Amino acid sequence: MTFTETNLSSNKAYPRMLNTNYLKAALGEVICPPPVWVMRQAGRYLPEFREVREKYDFFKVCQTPELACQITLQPIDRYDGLLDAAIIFSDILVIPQAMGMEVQMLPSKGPHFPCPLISPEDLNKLRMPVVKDVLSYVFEAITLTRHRLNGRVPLIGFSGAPWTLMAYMIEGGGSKTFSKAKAWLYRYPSESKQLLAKLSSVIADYIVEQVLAGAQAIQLFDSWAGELSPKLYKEFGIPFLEEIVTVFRKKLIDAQITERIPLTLFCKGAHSSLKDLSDLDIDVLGLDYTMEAIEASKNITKRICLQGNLDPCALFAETETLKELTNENLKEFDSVGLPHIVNLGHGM
Ligand SMILES: Cc1c2[nH]c(c1CCC(=O)O)Cc1[nH]c(c(CCC(=O)O)c1C)Cc1[nH]c(c(CCC(=O)O)c1C)Cc1[nH]c(c(CCC(=O)O)c1C)C2
Repeated sequence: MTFTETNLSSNKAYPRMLNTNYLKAALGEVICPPPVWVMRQAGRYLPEFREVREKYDFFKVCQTPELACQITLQPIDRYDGLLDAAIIFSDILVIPQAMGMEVQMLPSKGPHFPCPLISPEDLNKLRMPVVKDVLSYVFEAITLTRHRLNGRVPLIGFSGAPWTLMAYMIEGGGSKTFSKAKAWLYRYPSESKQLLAKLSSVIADYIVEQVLAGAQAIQLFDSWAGELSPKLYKEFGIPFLEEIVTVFRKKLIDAQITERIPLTLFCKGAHSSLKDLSDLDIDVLGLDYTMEAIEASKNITKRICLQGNLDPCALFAETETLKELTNENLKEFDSVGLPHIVNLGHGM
């Protein structure tokens, strides 16, 4: 389905969209200059973010719609007119929390699960939440933010992908090797699939509810895709992404959402899987900073939008160098001829 102004503004309850460049590119139009947003654009590099975080715990912010909305708007206000999309402030780890796991955000250490999953018996402790109720704070934050954006830019919702969430739930936090989570895939393949299937079902409901709450696009983050061999990712990554995408599309139709909601997959390090990922019913493929647009375009099987992929560490370069690197990046994507959304190749 082609994108028109009318189908986006058909929901009379929300302000009229003033900038639809992100949505147009995501749905297949080459936009010149291409739209821009930045993964982790609301985060610690912003003094106004750190000010809020001094007063409140990380998950308290996620759980308070007024604060989550305020932080989502910070980069949009600061870089007025320069960003073409907002992403709702939250975290991928709200899903393990919703399934009953405790998650803390430790200062300068990152996420920590006091009781990670150790053996398959621990799966019995996980609950299948009524997503609409348990994660209602996210949906409220989305609706509030959609109104407060006042049509300036579209609002992106997001979720972690099943493998990446499974990795955190077993490792108990960040990891260099992911050896505990990968050990599950080799030792307990069928229980691993049970866990991945449970996660997929919760994630599908979660992203549908985000759209019903006002999110205009969705991105799935599979940040640790590249930790798996291509064979493991084919078995434990892609089928669950496929399941999520299929259920997402079906549930939106059932909910009478007739406009195409752009879906982005950002599967960091999944070089060998770009073909399989592009086969899914998605609109945008996020490229990380180790991928090349030209190479990626040779692998994909249909015309989709590419997003990315400047190295976040390039931001440490002198301004002139950064300008050159950005121009090179734009030229490379331009030469491919596919729609492009400018972004970093991982979070800021
Ligand atoms: C700003 C922030 C977030 N999460 C964390 C922080 C820093 C925490 C702080 O203030 O102390 C902790 C926070 N949460 C997580 C981490 C990574 C931990 C690790 O090293 O494994 C940290 C430091 C887990 C997480 N969380 C997220 C991912 C996927 C993207 C990626 O790969 O970077 C991952 C892996 C997604 C995420 N996380 C966040 C967003 C919000 C919006 C935006 O992008 O502006 C998003 C989309 C917000």
